[in-house]
Amino acid sequence: MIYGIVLAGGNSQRFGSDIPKQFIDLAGKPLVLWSVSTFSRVRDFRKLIVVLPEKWFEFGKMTVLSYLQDERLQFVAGGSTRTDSLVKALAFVKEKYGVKDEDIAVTHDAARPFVKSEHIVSSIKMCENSSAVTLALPVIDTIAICERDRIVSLTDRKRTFAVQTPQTFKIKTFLELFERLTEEQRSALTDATGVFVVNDVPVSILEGDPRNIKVTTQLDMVMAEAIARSLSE
Ligand SMILES: C[C@](O)(CO)[C@H](O)COP(=O)(O)O
Repeated sequence: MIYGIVLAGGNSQRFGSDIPKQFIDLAGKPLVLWSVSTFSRVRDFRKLIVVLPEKWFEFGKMTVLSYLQDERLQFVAGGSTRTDSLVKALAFVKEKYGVKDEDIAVTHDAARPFVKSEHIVSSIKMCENSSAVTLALPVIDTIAICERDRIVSLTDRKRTFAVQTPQTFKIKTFLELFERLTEEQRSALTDATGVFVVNDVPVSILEGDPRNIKVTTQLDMVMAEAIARSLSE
């Protein structure tokens, strides 16, 4: 079985709005609806789980349901971090449907509105022969590792990638590997692939898309509006 999980549980601290950014309008519909609608076009999913902030749970649920009718939709209240929210969604799947070795989750940031259904489908295909798959793009800037405002080293740009979502993986493997992590390792995670990397389990890369931006700041929303306009031209 394949489950789609859209992570919309953040509280938009870096965006700095009263209402979480996933509910703010982007070119005619709330930001969260862009990715949830794309996931909804993929028929491979048994269920489509949207993780919402606990404080905005009813509002978020009504927002999604007022734009989209899909009998596969399920809603889960998120935790205080991205990792907590992801683990809560996977625990929900395990408890409600059970998890077999081959079951797959396709996880995605609601903050990335321009995910393509082709990427979702390709990542599912790749994951049949891999424990985990992520979209990623080679970086175009030079990336520095810094300590106390000083550069201590530079990464090898030819081997440095910017990681995007969807991130697709075998649910059972993720949960087993997550169990092995220390609290410190868990709190350092910023994405799902970290669970595999820390445990030395290879993660396959699927070439990402420069338009698959993450709306984190107000400026990103301006860029997202421009991308949305270019897509409708
Ligand atoms: C998963 C991610 O999109 C990969 O680049 C990113 O780490 C998410 O970060 P956020 O802090 O949850 O926006």
